[in-house]
Amino acid sequence: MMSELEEDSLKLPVLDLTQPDNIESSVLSSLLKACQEWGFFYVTNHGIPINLFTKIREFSNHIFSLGSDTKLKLGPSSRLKTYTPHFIASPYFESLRVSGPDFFDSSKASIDELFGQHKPEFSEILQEYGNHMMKLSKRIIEIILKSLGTGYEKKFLDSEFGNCHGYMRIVNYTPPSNVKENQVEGLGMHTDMSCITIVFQDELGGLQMRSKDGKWLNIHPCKNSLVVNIGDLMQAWSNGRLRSSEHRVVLTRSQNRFSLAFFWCFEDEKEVIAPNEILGNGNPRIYQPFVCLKYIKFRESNEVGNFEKIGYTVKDFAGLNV
Ligand SMILES: O=C(O)CCC(=O)C(=O)O
Ligand SMILES: [Fe+2]
Repeated sequence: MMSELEEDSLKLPVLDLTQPDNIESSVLSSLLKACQEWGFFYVTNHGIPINLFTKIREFSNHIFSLGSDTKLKLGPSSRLKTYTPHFIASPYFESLRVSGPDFFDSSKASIDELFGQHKPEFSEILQEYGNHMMKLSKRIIEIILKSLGTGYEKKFLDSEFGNCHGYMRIVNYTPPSNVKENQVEGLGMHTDMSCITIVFQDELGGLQMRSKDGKWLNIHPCKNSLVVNIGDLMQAWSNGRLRSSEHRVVLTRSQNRFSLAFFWCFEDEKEVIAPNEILGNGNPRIYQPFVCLKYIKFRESNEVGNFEKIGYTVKDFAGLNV
């Protein structure tokens, strides 16, 4: 079953995972269309317990309300480097990164450093969320592969995506108090370095994607649904058939905004190259094959490219002029 949410000209499909093994072909084709045109869609009945979001949000309030000296123990010049302070991505953005596959250990290291003591209840929640996200990412990629061609999920899911890993970013946006008169960017325009990204945004909304003709369109919060977007790695792997869209976050109210983004990525050493079947007969390659880590380094080597003004995407890195 697939419904569509309409907004100006933006019609994003909602992928219902009630029966993930039995997806109708009309659903696959509207999903594929959305991935080609917008690079965004929603997923619902994804099986993630709602109370996990609530608990992670509590955790987020807890850590981000700590003093900045404490948070900077995890900052860019610390050993762990899991905290991104204000003024890197934007003046209103700060985040904490938790990496898989051992989300428990990764979060424990940060929490121990912040609080000087164990808080296993938080690490357990983050581990549970990470496990859910790893499974969900794989299911979604399986369905996207199916939409690209009959049997492609059998052919490519394990062989190409079998070693994917994931990490999450817990984000706290704190807009200035005059935001109402003057809408501000909480996170500037960028594309994601992932295969796919799965985002929970709170009820305030503010996520926007850029259409092919350059218009900013709202990705509304949609109850019980998560937002999925195609990242640069998938755009390159599909030879541009799937779109990694530019997006950003705008803050329109003087309220904190919470989001939780999960990035599912190829392993560092993977060579990203579109298989011949994906390329299709007679189509030129529009990306040079590249090693995943080299692209990540390219983005990270540039403070701006990391959070990414446009001009620092996979097109600039590996695009071929054809
Ligand atoms: O905060 C959001 O809603 C999206 C964040 C995002 O695009 C990102 O972290 O890459
Ligand atoms: Fe993003």
